[in-house]
Amino acid sequence: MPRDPLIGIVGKPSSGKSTTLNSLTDAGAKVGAFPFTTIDANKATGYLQVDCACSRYGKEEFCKPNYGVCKKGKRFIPIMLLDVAGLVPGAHEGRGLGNKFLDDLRQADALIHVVDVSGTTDAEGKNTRGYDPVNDIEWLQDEIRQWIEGNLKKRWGSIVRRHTATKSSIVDTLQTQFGGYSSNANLVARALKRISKLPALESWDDAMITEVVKAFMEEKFPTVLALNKIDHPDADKNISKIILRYPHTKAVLTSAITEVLLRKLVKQKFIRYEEGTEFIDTKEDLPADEELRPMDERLLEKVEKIRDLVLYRFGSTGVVEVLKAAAEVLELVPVYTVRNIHTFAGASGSSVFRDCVLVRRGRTVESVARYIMGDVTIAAIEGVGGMKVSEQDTVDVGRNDILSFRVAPAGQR
Ligand SMILES: Nc1nc2c(ncn2[C@@H]2O[C@H](COP(=O)(O)OP(=O)(O)OP(=O)(O)O)[C@@H](O)[C@H]2O)c(=O)[nH]1
Repeated sequence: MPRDPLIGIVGKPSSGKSTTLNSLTDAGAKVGAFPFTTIDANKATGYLQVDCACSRYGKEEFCKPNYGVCKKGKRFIPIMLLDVAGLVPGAHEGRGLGNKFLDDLRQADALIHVVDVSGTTDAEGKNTRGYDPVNDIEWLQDEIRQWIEGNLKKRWGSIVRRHTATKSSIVDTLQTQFGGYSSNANLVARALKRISKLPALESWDDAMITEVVKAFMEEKFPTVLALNKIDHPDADKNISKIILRYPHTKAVLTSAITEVLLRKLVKQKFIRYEEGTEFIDTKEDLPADEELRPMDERLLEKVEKIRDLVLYRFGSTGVVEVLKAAAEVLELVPVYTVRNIHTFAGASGSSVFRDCVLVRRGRTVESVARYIMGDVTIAAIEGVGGMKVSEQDTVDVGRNDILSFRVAPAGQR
């Protein structure tokens, strides 16, 4: 059964993790109850922005999610975020919060690596000038790799003996070792497929183990780079450098501090701002708006600067995009479950598309049902138009993403 996806926010001290997390989890701007059963101190709820199914059917005004919100067809779906603080070079040997950080990381399904592209903080987060942030991408990946590799090598002798004695497959043997990172046999198999001509496990040398661990990391911790502090004058050259160096890694340009400031100004009623866009309106832009308050000269100047330095140059603060990018690397698809497949209403009332879950593209409809309802027997599944959907059909955006399940009465299970 799939579990709730979890996105870890990692990065060196002072790269802007907390600021990014604050801007993603700003519950003040969102309403709606809390969907997750347990939440630890280091977890927070972020909101993933998607085009809601209600906008496909012109039902925006009736859309009332049970969790999160929907504003004019833009839905904010709750998603769990994990704050992974305390990572410094040498963490795998116990430096900083070291192993605590790495243990937290086990549960994450994808990572957002917040990189300070202003070059004003060194590897440990101390103030400096001209630091090359490419280093941060390298050492962070290296720390994770050495941690996993260290755990594996400690037991390598007995792993090989057991593998030979039990005549296990490589996938089974590795899954036994990687189970602690909340992986599964499919994930391990996908990782091993990345390696051409995989030799028998008994003959793996150190270099081969490193290659396997790297392949495992690509599957287990797909990573999005949040190139943060783009508002800083030194950011441009570092951004180009990173993008040239890592052309295949998803990178999003962010100014987390700008997003936090904009949301504060919204709360104080100084501006109207549509999250994820370049648009802000002030009292000067909308004189007829009675709720908006006028700003003094200093604040107006600040808003102008934000427009010029961030919004007009980059199109947005990037914060909404970074979460979308993380959901994309995980191939998450919003699936809506409704009671009435013709009106899309729930059990009571006229509101539509009340329930929505995020699941990986390509999952079967049956596994989605189990994820939502647990171990029940399903009598029938309907898709849009009342079409019968098979349990083995898979979900994707626009395909089997609106479903109605009929559960068999207890006596028929
Ligand atoms: N210029 C600029 N500064 C930023 C931005 N985001 C964060 N900062 C500043 O960077 C400093 C560190 O930000 P934090 O969010 O506390 O960084 P952190 O990674 O959580 O740091 P630790 O708690 O030490 O791990 C603070 O002074 C922030 O105001 C940004 O987008 N632009």
